[in-house]
Amino acid sequence: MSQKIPATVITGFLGAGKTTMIRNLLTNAGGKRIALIINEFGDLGVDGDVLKGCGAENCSEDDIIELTNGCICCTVADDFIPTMTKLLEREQRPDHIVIETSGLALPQPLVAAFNWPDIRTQVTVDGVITVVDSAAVAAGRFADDHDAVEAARSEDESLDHESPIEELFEDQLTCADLIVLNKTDLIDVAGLGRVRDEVASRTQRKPVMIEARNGEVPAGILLGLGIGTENDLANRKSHHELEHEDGTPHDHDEFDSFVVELGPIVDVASFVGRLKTIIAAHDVLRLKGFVDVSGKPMRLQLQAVGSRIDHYFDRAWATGERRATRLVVIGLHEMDEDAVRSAIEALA
Ligand SMILES: Nc1nc2c(ncn2[C@@H]2O[C@H](COP(=O)(O)OP(=O)(O)OP(=O)(O)O)[C@@H](O)[C@H]2O)c(=O)[nH]1
Repeated sequence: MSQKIPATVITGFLGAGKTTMIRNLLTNAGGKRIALIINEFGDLGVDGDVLKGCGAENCSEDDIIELTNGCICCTVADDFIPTMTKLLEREQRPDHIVIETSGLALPQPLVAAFNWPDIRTQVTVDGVITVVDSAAVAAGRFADDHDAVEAARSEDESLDHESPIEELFEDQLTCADLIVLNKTDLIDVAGLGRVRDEVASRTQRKPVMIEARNGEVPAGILLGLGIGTENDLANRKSHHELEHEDGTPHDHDEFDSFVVELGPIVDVASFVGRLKTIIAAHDVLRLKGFVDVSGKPMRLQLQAVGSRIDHYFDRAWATGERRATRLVVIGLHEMDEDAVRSAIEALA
């Protein structure tokens, strides 16, 4: 058997900049032939669309595989393993495999899948890279609901959880071989120092931390870590694994997502402004998708992380393509879906 193919797992909370970093990686990976497995929370396939659109020669559309049946950590046996097996049966095998997890995925069960007999002999985890939204950390987004959690706990003593966001953030850090503190353009040097300290305090392990803006990290740093992470899972247990040593499966019941479809938008600035208000009023964690702007031949891509919204025309609507405004909304389970849906629908 030839050498094992290295696989890099890229994880990080919703909107941290995983897709942006991978897009950048594909354009500077030299001659390496990369296969990409991407998984996102929500039914719109935005990440796949963005990455397929980047036209990198070393990663054709065929090399980009989307896993859409839920978070990759929950569908390992039914989805991930068969996908890997098929990929490894290809005549032209990739030099490197990159896996983007959904922003809500636990990396641990995914890494454990690399110990499955059929996979273990052929692939090894080169490293787990966790992307962090430094601005979100600085704003306290991973630590801000202590009071609410304590209140819930005092009402129900059986609650053994920290806030689900905080717990997931820590699980993703604890599994990391390399942490990328991204979005450094949005905070100052002192703020970045505090973010480093906060991130370091969230894991017992001491992974290397580097800084980045727009996910711009040389491929030589991201690929070739050579860790073999699947052999070191005992040191990276998630909160769930520590609390349920009996193997009770985890779930993502704390989070919900839905797609809203609406008609064409006439005034983008006003649309974005009102969307910001809705996001803030309902604590929407992530919103992304495409907008049909009246009279424009181009499609508008819209990306909201908390109430920060980026938007730009990414490509022309194709001939025969149905023009529509479609947005995926992700929030905590208690988010009022009907209220958010009708508020957004009223914007068209
Ligand atoms: N200002 C700033 N924005 C960034 C940076 N990196 C990414 N973004 C923006 O953040 C938004 C989310 O980036 P993505 O790359 O889609 O994040 P993601 O982690 O793939 O998101 P999910 O797959 O939904 O979890 C986009 O609007 C990006 O343009 C950065 O370094 N600085």
